[in-house]
Amino acid sequence: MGRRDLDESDFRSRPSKRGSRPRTKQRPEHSDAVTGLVTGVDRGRYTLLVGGATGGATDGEPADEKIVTAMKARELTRTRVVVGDRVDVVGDVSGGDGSLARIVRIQERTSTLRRTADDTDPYERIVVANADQLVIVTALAQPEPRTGMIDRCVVAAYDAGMSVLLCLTKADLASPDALRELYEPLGVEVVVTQQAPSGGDAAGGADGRAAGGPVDRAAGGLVLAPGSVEEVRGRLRGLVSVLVGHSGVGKSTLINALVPDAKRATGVVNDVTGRGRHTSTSAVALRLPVGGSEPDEAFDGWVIDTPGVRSFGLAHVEVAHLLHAFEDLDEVAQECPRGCTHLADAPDCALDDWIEASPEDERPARAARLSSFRRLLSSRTGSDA
Ligand SMILES: Nc1nc2c(ncn2[C@@H]2O[C@H](COP(=O)(O)OP(=O)(O)OP(=O)(O)O)[C@@H](O)[C@H]2O)c(=O)[nH]1
Ligand SMILES: [Zn+2]
Repeated sequence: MGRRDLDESDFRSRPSKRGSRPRTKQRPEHSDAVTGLVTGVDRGRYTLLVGGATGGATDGEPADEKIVTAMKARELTRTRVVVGDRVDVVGDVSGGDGSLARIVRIQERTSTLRRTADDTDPYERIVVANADQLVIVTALAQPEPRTGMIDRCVVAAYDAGMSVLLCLTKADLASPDALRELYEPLGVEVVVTQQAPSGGDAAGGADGRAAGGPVDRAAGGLVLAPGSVEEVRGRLRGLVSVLVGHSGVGKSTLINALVPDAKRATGVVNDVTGRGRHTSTSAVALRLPVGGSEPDEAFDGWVIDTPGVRSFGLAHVEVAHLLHAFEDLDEVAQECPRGCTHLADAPDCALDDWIEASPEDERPARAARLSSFRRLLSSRTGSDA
């Protein structure tokens, strides 16, 4: 599994903001194939959206779109198909009761988010395909934030050519300032969410609903401040975003606020066939409704939840490749001795000279960036615990 499934070159480039639609290389024998987007995977059954512009569109649900259940064709037995993949399907693509289509080909991927084998999973895996952005959901308290975990997520995202949004939750309990200082120097965007000021009361109140807005009640009954949810929605607009986070950080609360009607918006659960129901461990793609509108009216992006992903094994990440995500550092590091680790104890690392040579007013920013970068580098080999 893993790397040999695809061309190494195809995840090196940073995808465009809107994501380019890959060309389909159809086999002649499957000239009748249609394109589907994988939104869910469950024990060998794949939930696809087929028809309309599902090949890549993020704006609006086409009228002729269907939810199709499919399995892999025999020639793909050893190939991993993941959420976010665009696939060619043949056979019964009616989406009707009991229908089952066949995936005959995976289209070229614009990005592949991977994890190396670790304690919780013995295989290197592609987690999600074709995503633009990794959203790391971290609570500011309860549970305490763990920078090691965040660092590893950042490395995995940059290695995949994805951008990073750090979503700091529970800002009603603690300040986000310290974490901002650690991650903004890395080019990580930071967004903060919190419980609505009257949240505690609303949850226990007579009807407990967020008044009138698109912000629905979360599973746990907690209402997030609508402004903070809309800020997150703004950062997800037009993009395919993967959300990761440890248990208890408020990821479900956030997703429920962003996608109040997840089932209807995505058809992840096919009520007719009962197929495609996602387990608690596999990723699932949810369409992001445009804020302030009815869920059915318009969509603007995808939110991919990854309930099973609690950590990223990073043994597959190469330093040289990770450096590409930091253009300025990458350029400086060209001057390093051969085999330089670029870590703080590396002899003659050019990155140290870069700090020494910096103008006085730029020095603190450079130093912050370098020390954050070195922290990322060490997280590659460090343990997640
Ligand atoms: N104070 C506060 N509590 C929050 C906030 N967001 C979520 N919570 C609470 O944190 C707890 C965990 O939230 P969940 O949304 O279930 O967390 P999760 O990350 O989905 O965790 P799992 O369901 O275990 O994967 C719940 O009791 C929420 O009510 C917040 O902004 N502020
Ligand atoms: Zn170096």
